[in-house]
Amino acid sequence: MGVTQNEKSVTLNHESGSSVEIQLYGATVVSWKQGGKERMFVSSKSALDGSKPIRGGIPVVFPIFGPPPSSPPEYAALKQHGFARQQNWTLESTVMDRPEGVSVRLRAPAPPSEFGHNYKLSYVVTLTAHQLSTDLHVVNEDNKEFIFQALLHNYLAVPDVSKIKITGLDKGVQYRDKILDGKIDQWDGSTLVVDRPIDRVYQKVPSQEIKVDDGAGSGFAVRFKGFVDCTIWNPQEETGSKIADMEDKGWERYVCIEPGYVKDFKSLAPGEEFLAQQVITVL
Ligand SMILES: O=P(O)(O)OC[C@H]1O[C@H](O)[C@H](O)[C@@H](O)[C@@H]1O
Repeated sequence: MGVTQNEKSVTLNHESGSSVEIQLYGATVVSWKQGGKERMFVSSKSALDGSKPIRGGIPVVFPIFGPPPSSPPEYAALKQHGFARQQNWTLESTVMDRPEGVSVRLRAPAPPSEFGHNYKLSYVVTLTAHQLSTDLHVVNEDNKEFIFQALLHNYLAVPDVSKIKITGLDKGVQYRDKILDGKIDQWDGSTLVVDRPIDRVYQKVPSQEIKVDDGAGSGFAVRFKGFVDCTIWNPQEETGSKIADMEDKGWERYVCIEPGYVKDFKSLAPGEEFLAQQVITVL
């Protein structure tokens, strides 16, 4: 049991044998071991020296998702997925260290001054025997409105992505298909399989729980609250082989199930708070 820290990362160990490692760079979860297995995919080609976002684990996407919008100007100037995944976070406190769970709170540094907004961003990571929960907490500390998008970019490890089955996407939910130039379509409620490159934002998903059957007797349930949308991404060879820091055939060994607030921007009045949570359970 317990929490240990070195200059680059924080590790949580639970008495069940499960553990989680969080790099302070981006507050990126880079390992979750449960039941003797690694449950997160991290590309062996990923930079882990703070020079580039980590290709795998759970990057924290904030304050924008995807390419920058055309306005307002301070958002238009941002890089894809915003800057939180490239900031050096700090361990603020151990929230709990008990048989019920081990939990820490991390805090993002102040935003770049040219961004021109003042907020507090913290992240609570909690480990239990079968679950990993991560909560994002935003407080607008400015005297003006603050808008943002946020998403937890889970790279869930699976033995063979061509065998997985994804359920929980309700019939009638609208989704934006980025592979088809952002075409909006309506989901038919069926089981989703990865038989082609998939990059879709399912919008306002009522079930708030996506399940992945890994086709090998295990899988995940990703439950979320506060987050309303869910992106599902797997590039397959077509796009995956063009990603410089993706290991060869890496796309066969993960699926990204990404709860987020990304269709719209969330708006916070001065002093207002936003809390969004995900709980990933190994099935
Ligand atoms: O390469 P990155 O900036 O980490 O983005 C990786 C992926 O993130 C999300 O899943 C997006 O929907 C994809 O369009 C994007 O390719």
